[in-house]
Amino acid sequence: MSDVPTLEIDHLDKSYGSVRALRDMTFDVHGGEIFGFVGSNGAGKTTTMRITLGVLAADAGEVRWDGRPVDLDVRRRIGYMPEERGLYPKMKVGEQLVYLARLHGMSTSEARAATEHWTELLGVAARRDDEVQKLSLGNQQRVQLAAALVTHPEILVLDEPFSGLDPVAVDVMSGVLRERAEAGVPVIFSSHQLELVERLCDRVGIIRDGTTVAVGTIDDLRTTPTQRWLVDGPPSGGGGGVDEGGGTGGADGDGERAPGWALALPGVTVVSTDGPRTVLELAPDAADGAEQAVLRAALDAGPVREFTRVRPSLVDLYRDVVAATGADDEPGDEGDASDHAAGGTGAAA
Ligand SMILES: Nc1ncnc2c1ncn2[C@@H]1O[C@H](COP(=O)(O)OP(=O)(O)OP(=O)(O)O)[C@@H](O)[C@H]1O
Repeated sequence: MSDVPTLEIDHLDKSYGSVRALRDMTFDVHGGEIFGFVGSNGAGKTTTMRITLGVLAADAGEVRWDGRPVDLDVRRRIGYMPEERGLYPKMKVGEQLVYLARLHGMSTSEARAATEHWTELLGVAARRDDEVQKLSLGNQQRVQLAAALVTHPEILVLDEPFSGLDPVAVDVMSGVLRERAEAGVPVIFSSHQLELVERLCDRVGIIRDGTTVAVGTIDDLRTTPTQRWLVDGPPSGGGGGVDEGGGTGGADGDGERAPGWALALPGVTVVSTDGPRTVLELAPDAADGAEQAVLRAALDAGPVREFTRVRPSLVDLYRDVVAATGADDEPGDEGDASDHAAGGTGAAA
């Protein structure tokens, strides 16, 4: 990636009075990739983005684009969607976008063409003559994204662009971000919608207490010495169930009985049991093919409908990373984190 222009966030520190908002915040985003920035409320996402934009100064550290410190000229080439939004409510959508583009030095005809292009792509062309305040919040957000794009930015920095959007708007916005990334633009956005981040992003940065605690592709972050397997097969009744705590492998916290066929397997731990669905973890030093013994044991006890490697979702990874570092809260809007709560088993790949 060395020949690809890169936005480097390099060892940023920032305090607001006695509040240490950023400490050694470091990561980079390459041209052409979508980078998801996730972390608890107050973790420092907005502060990092504001410093990148130059609307806030860091106490220490530097932001570079293509190897050089970000100066006013580069900042003008960043498309920014601030968390607090920032459109003029009484101004008409089209006039506002043309005005913003003109402020960036575009000619009137260029500004109009860009306004038409982005309002059409974002599905708000029919609202160009309406005041911003008359639009629904989701449509205002589409206009806000159009405002970030109308100047043909080389870098996109978007603070929670998806919050509050309906699924169709999420798809529209995702498509636009993907298209911009494919055109070579680095796209960085913050979100608490972890499923969306997992689906859309090439790489993810998980931050906590003002610092990055994990950065990489979802697959990089999934690197773990243990393997988990889901068996949809004989339940506890079918294979001689054992009460929680009564066998070698344990069971989930709901007190469901783990199937006996699983508990009898050496080097295998029962992670969770949900009726006929059992998730097992192989010991880190399990031999190649150890999962075949699991499958055989299950088949000996009864029919198996599904046998799948379980790969942790971003929600699971987030929980592991943030819990391991002792966070006391986690992203909570849209109910996405709780969707995965059962057993902490993650999504089957
Ligand atoms: N203007 C400010 N004055 C004082 N403290 C601030 C200010 N802005 C942010 N902070 C504090 O800095 C820390 C980081 O806040 P920041 O807004 O960057 O977090 P965030 O990750 O964007 O959070 P959220 O997900 O809730 O938007 C928090 O402790 C916050 O209370």
